[in-house]
Amino acid sequence: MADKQELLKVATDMLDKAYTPYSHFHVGAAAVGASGKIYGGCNIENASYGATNCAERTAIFSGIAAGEKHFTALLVTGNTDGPIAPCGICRQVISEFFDADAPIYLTNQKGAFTETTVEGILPGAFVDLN
Ligand SMILES: O=c1ccn([C@H]2C[C@H](O)[C@@H](CO)O2)c(=O)[nH]1
Ligand SMILES: [Zn+2]
Repeated sequence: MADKQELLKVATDMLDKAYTPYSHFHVGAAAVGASGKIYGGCNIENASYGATNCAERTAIFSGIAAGEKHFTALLVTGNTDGPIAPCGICRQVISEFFDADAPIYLTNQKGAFTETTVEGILPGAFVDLN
């Protein structure tokens, strides 16, 4: 299992890669695949704002594209006052690929470091019934 400080470093390094000409708000994420590999992600904005991809989804989708089917931990960071709060779309995507009790670390660049779970960030998440 990847060490939390290593996840924070991967996510923090992603802050420089964020493409944010509209919000200028950089976000970084690190997702640990079932293989143990760590996937970094940054937010990628678009002139059509709704097409923006958040850092969390970039990390998760990079892992899926690399062959992961599942993830065991996620860390998110940004230049927020308190721990960063993932958006609703990301909470739903996270619930698709992590177990309900998987650790989700919400951090910032000033030392805030909170640990929650998928169930904590999206209680009663919708799951496909098929
Ligand atoms: O947890 C979050 C919150 C926001 N953003 C991005 C989306 C957009 O690019 C910018 C402002 O919302 O921050 C993320 O990537 N992750
Ligand atoms: Zn999001």
